Amino acid sequence: MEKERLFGKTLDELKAVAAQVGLPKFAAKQMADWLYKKDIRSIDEMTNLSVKGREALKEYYEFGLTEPTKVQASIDGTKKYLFPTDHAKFIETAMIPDDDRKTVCVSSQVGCKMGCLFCMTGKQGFQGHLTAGEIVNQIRSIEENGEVSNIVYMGMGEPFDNLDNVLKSIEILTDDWGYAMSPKRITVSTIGIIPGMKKFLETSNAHLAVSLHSPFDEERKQLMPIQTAYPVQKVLDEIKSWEFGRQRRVSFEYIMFGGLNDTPAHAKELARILNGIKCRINLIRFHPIPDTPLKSSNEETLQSFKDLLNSKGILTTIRASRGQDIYAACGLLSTKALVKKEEEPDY
Ligand SMILES: C[S@@+](CC[C@H](N)C(=O)[O-])C[C@H]1O[C@@H](n2cnc3c(N)ncnc32)[C@H](O)[C@@H]1O
Ligand code: SF4
Repeated sequence: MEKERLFGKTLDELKAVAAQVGLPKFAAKQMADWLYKKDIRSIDEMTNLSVKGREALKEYYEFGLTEPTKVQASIDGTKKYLFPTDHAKFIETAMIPDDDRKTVCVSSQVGCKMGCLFCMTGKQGFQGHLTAGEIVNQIRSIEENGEVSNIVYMGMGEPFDNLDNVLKSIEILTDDWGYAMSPKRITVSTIGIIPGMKKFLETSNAHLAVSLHSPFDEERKQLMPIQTAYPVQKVLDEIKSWEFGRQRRVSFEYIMFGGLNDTPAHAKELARILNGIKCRINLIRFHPIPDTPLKSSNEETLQSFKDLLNSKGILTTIRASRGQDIYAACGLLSTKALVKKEEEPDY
């Protein structure tokens, strides 16, 4: 019988585990401490549980951590970790050091079904959701565990297409019984799946980032098929009904495609549709992927686009491209080659 993993369970779920194996109720909190606050990797090391209790636990459960099988390092210090997931699939995680910060960019799915034209993960197609444990393991099982200052859900996958597991992972990272991290150190990036975004805003205090890429309906539709189901205007209407500011931030990601979405008219329309939202815009250089006519804007255009938005009162920055030499930069994570051929979907 395949054993279930304890790592990735919430306190409530651990209470049910304790009841199932005949451990006292308070053992749930003890298990949470061992899982999320201490540096052990086996049930045998949970020494404040009775020996009998540990044996009962081991009948059905394993601790549940997964080691990375490959680590690559970029010349700029960024690292990329490869983790196996269930059913012979793989995900990638990036760790980006910056002065005194260490930001981990976690994946939420194996591949992605959203089909954005410019994204390597999108090209891979969808192979599966990650569990909460598999998401948190990307922080716990890297060499920098314990030194991570920020977490961004900007790796493989669309977080709000795997909402329950993503929310559960945030609960484990932020609750007192878990990692007890401030939600201000966590940012979730979405293409704007409105129902998921709404639930996220209701249940967590982590920051929100929305991938915008064009203020014009038809153009955005060409780049991001999701625009048909959830037009950006509706996404913004929802965002306007929430309070953002210092406590909780909303930012918009905007990839600059040369000769496509980088004109002054785009900047002016962006400023118009974002009017009234306390936000920041992050301009991203396009990281080229195979077989695409898309190209990145030149540095001059990036600067003038940024200046125009700033002059219109929208705080705009240009995101540094990190880890490009090891394909760890935004949108380049993909494990297509590692997924068994027969499991690949048609696309
Ligand atoms: C890979 S996505 C994951 C999170 C979520 N699915 C989203 O799209 O916001 C993270 C960010 O990378 C951006 N991205 C995707 N492909 C890119 C590429 N080739 N170059 C630069 N950024 C890219 C996305 O637009 C998004 O802002
Ligand atoms: S940009 Fe985000 S939503 Fe679009 S395909 Fe890539 S991972 Fe999926």
